[in-house]
Amino acid sequence: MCGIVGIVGKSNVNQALYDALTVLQHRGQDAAGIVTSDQGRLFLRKDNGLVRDVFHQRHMQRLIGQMGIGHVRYPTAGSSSSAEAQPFYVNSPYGITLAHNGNLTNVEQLSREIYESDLRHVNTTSDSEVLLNVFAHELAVRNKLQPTEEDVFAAVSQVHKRCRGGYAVVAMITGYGIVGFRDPNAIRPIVFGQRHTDEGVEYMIASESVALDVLGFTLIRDLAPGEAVYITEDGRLYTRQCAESSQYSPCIFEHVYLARPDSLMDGVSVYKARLRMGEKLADKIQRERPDHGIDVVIPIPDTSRTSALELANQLGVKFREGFVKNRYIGRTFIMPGQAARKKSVRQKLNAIDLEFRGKNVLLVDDSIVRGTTCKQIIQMAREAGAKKVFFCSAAPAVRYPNVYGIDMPSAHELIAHGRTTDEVAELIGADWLIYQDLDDLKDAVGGGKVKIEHFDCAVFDGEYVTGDVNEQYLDRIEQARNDAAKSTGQRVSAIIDLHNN
Ligand SMILES: O=P(O)(O)OC[C@H]1O[C@H](OP(=O)(O)OP(=O)(O)O)[C@H](O)[C@@H]1O
Ligand SMILES: NC(=O)CC[C@H](N)C(=O)O
Ligand SMILES: [Mg+2]
Repeated sequence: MCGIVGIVGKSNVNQALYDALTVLQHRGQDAAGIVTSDQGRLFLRKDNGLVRDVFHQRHMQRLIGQMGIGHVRYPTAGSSSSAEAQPFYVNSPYGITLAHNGNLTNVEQLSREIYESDLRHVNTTSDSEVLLNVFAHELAVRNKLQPTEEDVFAAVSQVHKRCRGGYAVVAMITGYGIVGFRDPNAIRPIVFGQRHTDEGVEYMIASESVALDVLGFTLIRDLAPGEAVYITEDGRLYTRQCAESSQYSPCIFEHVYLARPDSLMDGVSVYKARLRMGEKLADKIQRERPDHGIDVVIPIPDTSRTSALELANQLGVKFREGFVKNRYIGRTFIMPGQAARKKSVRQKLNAIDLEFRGKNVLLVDDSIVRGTTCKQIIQMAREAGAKKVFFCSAAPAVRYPNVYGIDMPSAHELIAHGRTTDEVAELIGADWLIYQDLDDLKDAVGGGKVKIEHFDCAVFDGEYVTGDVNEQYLDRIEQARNDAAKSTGQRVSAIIDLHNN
């Protein structure tokens, strides 16, 4: 779940891209990049680090041009080398740069095809560079000196035929325009919007609507599954359905954890979806533990706040902020490596003893994945003097790996994999534990004003919407990407790219 953005503006877009990336920072903390285009030339800056660390004044001054794209990265394929920061670049045809959120599931086959049939070289282990080369090849075979929207859409259609997995993409064709497209299952999110200026209309494509809001753009809509939007450098906008068949199956985990609550995703307010998660969870507590004896409901900041608040309201129990979050520590779940994640929980959260002393507390989190957070938090609650510590998760048990752009490649690293709820409760040290039911989660997200029938819920039910993920594939990515493999096997890929200092 990286963050992507593309802007076709009427004046330099560097600052707007930077600002949009800071708003999307919660989607990726490992690397950031921006590329702009001015009179047929490209200007790039990308590196490992947070947005504020990657771009200094000298970089910003060099990023000139009225259109550009940007990326914040949370690696889910390849390595975390700075060579795999995005956007990626190929010089032919036209000079194309691309930023990708998601993960391809047939990258090995594509890599072979790219070299053996398309005669293209890929220099990193990133699936996004492969995706860029597929798109570039399909545009090149149109053999046009000046590509039209028809050529761009035809190339996207071919990408849909060749690529499997989850992908929301922005790509810039130097001198021509920016295209955004979404995989035929709409697994990863992407929206577009516009802003009126004295010089004319400007367009933005972004992972989440919150980036549009903050920069004064109004949301036009989400891209449909398989759809593409193409905005020419001079500001003409075209959209086209590029997939032969498509099914709306957005990733439900976006609503649980990944997205910001102030985003509208596929027409659904993430905030409202989280409130409904809290409501449903309260109903389940009342059903299963009618004599719960809870004195106080305490959220684990940040993401669970919204659902915990509504849960407390619905239960009629006091809601208290028992943990204070250090605002200078980022999200722990998306940090690379278990050691960093574990250390950060303690640095990030501290208990206010008086909210715990002598009380039966219900701790609420949005999800339990590896169990890193809840284990430590429960211990902190006990050290602060809690009588009993109950635990609730606004999402069901995470039991299966994610292969579409969330870095959960290894089932064995998931605390609930192969365990019952009671076993997990014991392992994390809770007096009891309640998980949300999957049907309730689906209803919380897809049962509001805007109805969504189908979701990618693979991490909860093991059903992979692209239909190409089997045991063998899961075994392979587990071997390649478990925490131990990542810490020993980092291949350093050299950067062959645009000037980047
Ligand atoms: O079981 P785990 O493997 O610990 O993962 C789940 C936890 O990680 C996330 O928090 P994170 O600190 O990333 O971000 P937040 O501040 O947005 O809640 C999530 O909100 C849970 O608290
Ligand atoms: N989280 C993502 O969307 C990652 C994009 C891409 N697969 C990468 O690893 O860079
Ligand atoms: Mg959290």
